Amino acid sequence: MAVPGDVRGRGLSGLPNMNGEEEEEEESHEVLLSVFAQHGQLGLCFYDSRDFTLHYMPDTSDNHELQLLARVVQEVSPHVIITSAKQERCMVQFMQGLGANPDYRPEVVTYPYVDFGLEVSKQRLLSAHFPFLPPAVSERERISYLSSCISFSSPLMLRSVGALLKCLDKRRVGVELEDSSVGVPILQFHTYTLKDVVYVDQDTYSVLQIFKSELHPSVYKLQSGEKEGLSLYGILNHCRCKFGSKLLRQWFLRPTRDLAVLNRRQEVVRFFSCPRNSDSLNTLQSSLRNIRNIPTLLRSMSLSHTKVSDWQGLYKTVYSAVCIRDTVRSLPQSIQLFQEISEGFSDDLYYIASLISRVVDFEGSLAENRFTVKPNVDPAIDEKKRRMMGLSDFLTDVARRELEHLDTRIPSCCVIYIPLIGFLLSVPRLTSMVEKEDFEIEGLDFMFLSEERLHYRSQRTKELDDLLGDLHCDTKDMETAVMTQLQTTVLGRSACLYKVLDLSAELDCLMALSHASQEYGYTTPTLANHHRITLRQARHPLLELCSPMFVSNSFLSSETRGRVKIITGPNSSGKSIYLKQVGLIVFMALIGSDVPAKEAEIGLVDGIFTRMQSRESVSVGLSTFMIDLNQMAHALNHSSGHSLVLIDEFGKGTNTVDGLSLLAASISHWLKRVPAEVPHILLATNFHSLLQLGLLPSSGLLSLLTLETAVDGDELVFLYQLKEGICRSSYAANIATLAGLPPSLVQRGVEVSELYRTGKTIKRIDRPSTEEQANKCVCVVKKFLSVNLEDKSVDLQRYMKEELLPSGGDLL
Ligand SMILES: Nc1ncnc2c1ncn2[C@@H]1O[C@H](COP(=O)(O)OP(=O)(O)OP(=O)(O)O)[C@@H](O)[C@H]1O
Repeated sequence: MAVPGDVRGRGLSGLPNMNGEEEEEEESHEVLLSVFAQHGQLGLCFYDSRDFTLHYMPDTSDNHELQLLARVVQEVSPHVIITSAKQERCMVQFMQGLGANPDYRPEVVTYPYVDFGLEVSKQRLLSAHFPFLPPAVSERERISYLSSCISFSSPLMLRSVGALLKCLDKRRVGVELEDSSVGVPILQFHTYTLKDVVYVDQDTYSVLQIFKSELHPSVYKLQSGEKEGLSLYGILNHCRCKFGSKLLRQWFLRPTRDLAVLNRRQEVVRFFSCPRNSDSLNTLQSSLRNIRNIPTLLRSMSLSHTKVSDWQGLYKTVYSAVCIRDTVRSLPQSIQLFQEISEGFSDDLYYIASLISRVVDFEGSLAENRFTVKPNVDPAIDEKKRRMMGLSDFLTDVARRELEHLDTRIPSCCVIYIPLIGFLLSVPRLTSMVEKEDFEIEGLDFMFLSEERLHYRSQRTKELDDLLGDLHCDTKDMETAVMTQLQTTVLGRSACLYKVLDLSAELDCLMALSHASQEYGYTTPTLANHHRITLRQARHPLLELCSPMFVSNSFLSSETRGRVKIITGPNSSGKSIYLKQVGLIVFMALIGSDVPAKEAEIGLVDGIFTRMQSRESVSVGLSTFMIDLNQMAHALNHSSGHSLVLIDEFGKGTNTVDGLSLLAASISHWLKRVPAEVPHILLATNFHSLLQLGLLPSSGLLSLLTLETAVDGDELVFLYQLKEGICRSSYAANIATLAGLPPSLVQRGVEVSELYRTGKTIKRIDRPSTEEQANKCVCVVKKFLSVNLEDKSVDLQRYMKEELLPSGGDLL
């Protein structure tokens, strides 16, 4: 087995460096990045030979320019980038763009698509060289172990891992001089998040209902698939244009702890949430509606596929962008985004708008379903069009003169123009003209018969062809040339259009957040880089919309107010809702949104870890409890003093004692850390013995909370009010009655529970007690002994059947 120390000692350069050992080590390490993009999603991982670590990023969405990937490449600076030979256009362009940079040229390796296959990749991962695993472990144990190290629910990332492992094996990275039986070691796995991006995994998105997709109920929309159900994204997304919604989704997928970014967003949200600015908000929102998908428009232009509707779309877009700029210029320029729009929406937009309105004849274009040019753009086109317009009078005149030379039996004729064929003389078919030979007329060349009219070319029509040429086609060609020129001009100024796209998407998102803030009565949180979270009168953003009376609660987490909160309370008392509301509020603050609370001060967190929902996993075949453990392991291993950890009912998936012990051990593990390293932890549990048996170490960081309830007669009333303390009873019987269980059943449950608690024997009620059975036996024996067997009149058969046996009941 390769010992990491051995491998590390062998540098690639071989010769000692003047700057010492460390420099040489620094130089010799390699970072290999593998990336796979599909349908707007990106999966990637990289291997760092310096510490033999495989870093992976769970699948996440990226835009058409792969900006996220660009940031990863910038941060990681890989020496090698591995991609699939079959890949999307955006990736090809991205790789070409990398080649154009003279300062950074990584080696790009392409592998066949099959090397990125999901099953192939899983197999490669399972058979990779993990020195920390004993060689004898079974495949099943390997799967269980690896599933706690790397997320099996990110298929694109797993596919990229497959290709990365192939590359590592082929190049024998770090083990070049080892025996060929020694595999490239992987010593640890790390989740990779971009600097300042807050870690939030799929389970958290799902349990907090940040996104919730549902199949569209309408049969007509089955094709288009899903719609957003009741979710945080759903209630905050008041965007007016599609790319605004898209950007908002990206913000949701990449919550940030970059204060500069958050402050920039907050100042715009604060401005538009103010009722006195609602006029500007409405004006801007109606202009935003007209902004079209600029990349698609520009793509059609670059391929010269521009349709009339594209020109209309572009004109509306540019015109609306100019309106947005004018409105924004009247707003305070101290707000960074406003200033950027005022400057970034340059005069190029005005130029493009006026050029389109001067050149494109929208009415004519729609009528002819092609690009037509307005008058006074090109004198040559105007001249040709004039001649086309006067053509009909002129042709009538020619036809009259042609008729004078024709057979007198022909009553009428006309001269017509057919594009590409030219001018033709058209005469009605006479009854005498039956066979093809009958169509011949002296001095005319017969061309064709159509709709009972015969068409000929005459000397005169030939002269017309020479004189007027192919007027129609010429005009069309000239107009197409004008369109090409216009396209080139627009494409030459496309930089300002991309700016419009980016800045108006941001404006759209922020106005959507302001709209939500006003509508739902949110507050702007104070954000800072400290370790405290203070929420006063906080609400759950989704439940408060569905519940007629929502009870707000506060959350104070700091070294002095306790960072580990243990919440006990009867079922349905509101524990999970409280946990989720804290998670959601912190999340909302990290995307720049206002939050549902009276007052909020939030120290930026680096990750939100949850162990709340037991998801089934078919992809790796792990048990539900194993998945719960993985989630807990992830929180324990990766949370820092800046993280938020939400745990609900951990340990209930196994035997009570074992579950309770695991829970107590996990909390103790956290509490053993130095205070600054203890995350903000909120833990809800129904294991009251956790506190009653004193299983936790005493710590100033621990605070015990419960949710208030009141008993009114037999009825349990939930007050949903948080208070300090421990819940003494689960009130399970009251809740069971509330839930509609039969009273006799509940009564029996209470009895058994009481006997168990007081250590008394629990008597069965489904069969008679031993005492009753003994009495019955005595009774049978007595009855039997009382029979006089000598007495001939006794019918023994009848006596046994009718008296003795029934008295024994089910005993005999
Ligand atoms: N603050 C609140 N204000 C109003 N209603 C609330 C509040 N909190 C919870 N509820 C109501 O109580 C219901 C149950 O809450 P929740 O699921 O949080 O209970 P729980 O204590 O976690 O229960 P269990 O232990 O069984 O999981 C919610 O669906 C909601 O309707």
